Amino acid sequence: MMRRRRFVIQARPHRVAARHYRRYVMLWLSTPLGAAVHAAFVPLLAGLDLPRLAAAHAAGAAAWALAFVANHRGRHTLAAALAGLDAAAQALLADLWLGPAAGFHYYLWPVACLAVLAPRMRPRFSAPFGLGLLGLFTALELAPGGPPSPLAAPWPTALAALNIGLSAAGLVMLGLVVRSVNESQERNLTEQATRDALTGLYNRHFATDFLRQLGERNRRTGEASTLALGDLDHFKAINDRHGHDVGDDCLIAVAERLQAHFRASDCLCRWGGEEFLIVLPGTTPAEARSVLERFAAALRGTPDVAGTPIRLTMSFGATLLAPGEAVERALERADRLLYRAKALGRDRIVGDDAP
Ligand SMILES: Nc1nc2c(ncn2[C@@H]2O[C@H](COP(=O)(O)OP(=O)(O)OP(=O)(O)O)[C@@H](O)[C@H]2O)c(=O)[nH]1
Repeated sequence: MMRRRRFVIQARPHRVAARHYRRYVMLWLSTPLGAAVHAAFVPLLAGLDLPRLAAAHAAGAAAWALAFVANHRGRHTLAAALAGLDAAAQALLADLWLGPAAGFHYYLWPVACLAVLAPRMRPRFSAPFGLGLLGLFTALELAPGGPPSPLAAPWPTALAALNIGLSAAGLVMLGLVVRSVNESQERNLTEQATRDALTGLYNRHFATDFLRQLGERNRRTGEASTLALGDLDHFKAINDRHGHDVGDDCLIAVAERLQAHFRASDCLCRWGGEEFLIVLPGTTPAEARSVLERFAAALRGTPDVAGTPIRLTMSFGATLLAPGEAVERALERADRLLYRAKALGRDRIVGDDAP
């Protein structure tokens, strides 16, 4: 099966706290863009014989480049302040020197949004700040007259089109980044709530929910499924001999092998401690047994765990979850069968057909 690659915006550097990730990503994307836009304006404005404005944009490119570095070093507030102040100052300077007809004040829109979304400011400060910038925009937009433009037609209109287009693109980009970061944070939270932190397998909470839904589906479709409860053999002795960290490596190794042997549609769960629950929907115990045997043989044949020579074996109790049967009853039966597998000498699979 082809796995769809997920676009990762930007990995979080170690200096950036997890709770500042959204702020970091927004600045990581917007600061180089801002620097590039400023840099592109320098030759354009110089060519239009506007050396003061060209110099202001060169300084602006440097300010946004500095903001990029500050952001990367975890100084998000400084980065946002540098970028925001520069954009507001440039908009005012350009409007002052070229008149509002050139549309530089449109950059106040993305800056206002960045101020509301990104900086560490509390909403009670950032909201009036953002609204203030938009008030400034409105004043510049509606101001009668303004200084006469030194540019001949059609340059003011062409510049206004460029500035409005770039400001709109900035707004859309901000929206997309916020949405994408929110979705990725939501995914992470869901993963954390459903996965076991050590092994990455599903946790008991998720498996219980999965079983409840499977039980309801089986009742409707008449389909049978198999539950297998597995337990590492003599795990206490492994912990005692090699230490708890090696014990943890063993649990991770079991999880990796489980994931390699079972289908993506099977539910692989760390049920607790060194106990694992495998749920195989639409699979009979006979079919499940052959996969479990292949898995158990692979585990038994592994000579070492993370470089420590350890032979791992597991005992299993495997039972049918019949259509309409209460999941709790099937779980109790799997537990009894597992107990029997341990009593019979471990490293084996005991199913419903056991004498
Ligand atoms: N390293 C590590 N050990 C754990 C973890 N959870 C449970 N254990 C250990 O697993 C061991 C389980 O011991 P027992 O229940 O006696 O089982 P066992 O030694 O595997 O014996 P049998 O199941 O009868 O073969 C205990 O020593 C627990 O401390 C964990 O997350 N990491």
